[in-house]
Amino acid sequence: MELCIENLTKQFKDKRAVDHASLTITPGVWGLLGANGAGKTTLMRMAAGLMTPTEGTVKYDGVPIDVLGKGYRDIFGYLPQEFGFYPEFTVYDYLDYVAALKGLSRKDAKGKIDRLLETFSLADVRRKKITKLSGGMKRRVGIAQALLNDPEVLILDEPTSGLDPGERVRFRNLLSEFAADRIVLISTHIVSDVEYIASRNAVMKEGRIIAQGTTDELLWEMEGKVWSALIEERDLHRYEQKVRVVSIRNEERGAVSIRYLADAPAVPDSRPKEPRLEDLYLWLFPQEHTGGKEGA
Ligand SMILES: Nc1ncnc2c1ncn2[C@@H]1O[C@H](COP(=O)(O)OP(=O)(O)OP(=O)(O)O)[C@@H](O)[C@H]1O
Repeated sequence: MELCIENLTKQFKDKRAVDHASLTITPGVWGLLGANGAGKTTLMRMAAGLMTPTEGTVKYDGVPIDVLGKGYRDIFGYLPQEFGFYPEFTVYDYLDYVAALKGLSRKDAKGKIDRLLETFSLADVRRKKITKLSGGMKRRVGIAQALLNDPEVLILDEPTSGLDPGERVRFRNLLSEFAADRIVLISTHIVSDVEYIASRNAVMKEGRIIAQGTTDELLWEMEGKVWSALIEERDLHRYEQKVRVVSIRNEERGAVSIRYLADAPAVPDSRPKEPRLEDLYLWLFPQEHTGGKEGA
């Protein structure tokens, strides 16, 4: 089982959203990381067969997906980033409708919907109109509809946005189980989600895949670049000009402990830290860097 993205390019008038991207996606969860506008959604839409590439092909087990046609649609599930619901549908009716579109028999649909409602803690709201649900619940309905046909290839664009921490953990566990013998590609801005779920990752920047590998392989690149140090709060601004501070924690007596990224220690008494995927992300996408007040 293999989804092969070969030299994929999408040109929108004067904007090249995806630029000769190649990636071979094998069973397991793959995280697709990248800043806003990196081209993730465009790549995913082409991989889902919903957008025609300007150049390049997507092949499933060696066969181009446009040749597979309906055969491909039958084995994939897709959760778009902007998920449009039919406002008048209840949760159950909506899932029933999608099941019919996906060609499930009524009997199979009922069993499957009941199981998914349980899995995503939606059983209590099955008769509620989707418009009346919270953002996190809507997201869960979106994920449930993508799973209705038990897809071999599951493509999820920002599935965890709007989920609370408990939902996020349940979702991760479910996905890890589900992905044992399937292909799952997820894009997310929540780097820690990818770190926990994904067995492999691909990083996109300006339409290109600039790195790929297991989390450990990617983190190799950050070895020797992540440091922590204790500084006086009044020196913080000065250091922020010098190094990329990724988190700050207030300590006692006007001291702050900082975690920062640099090729070599740049603050006295710095200690090396174990790199995390978020460090790599902030290294590759410095414009995303917030210097958030979290554990240093
Ligand atoms: N239909 C379109 N017409 C013109 N430009 C587009 C179109 N769709 C996307 N783009 C541009 O292509 C680039 C990549 O967009 P895309 O939505 O794929 O990025 P993304 O990585 O998914 O970003 P985000 O995380 O913000 O969703 C952006 O600069 C976007 O403005």
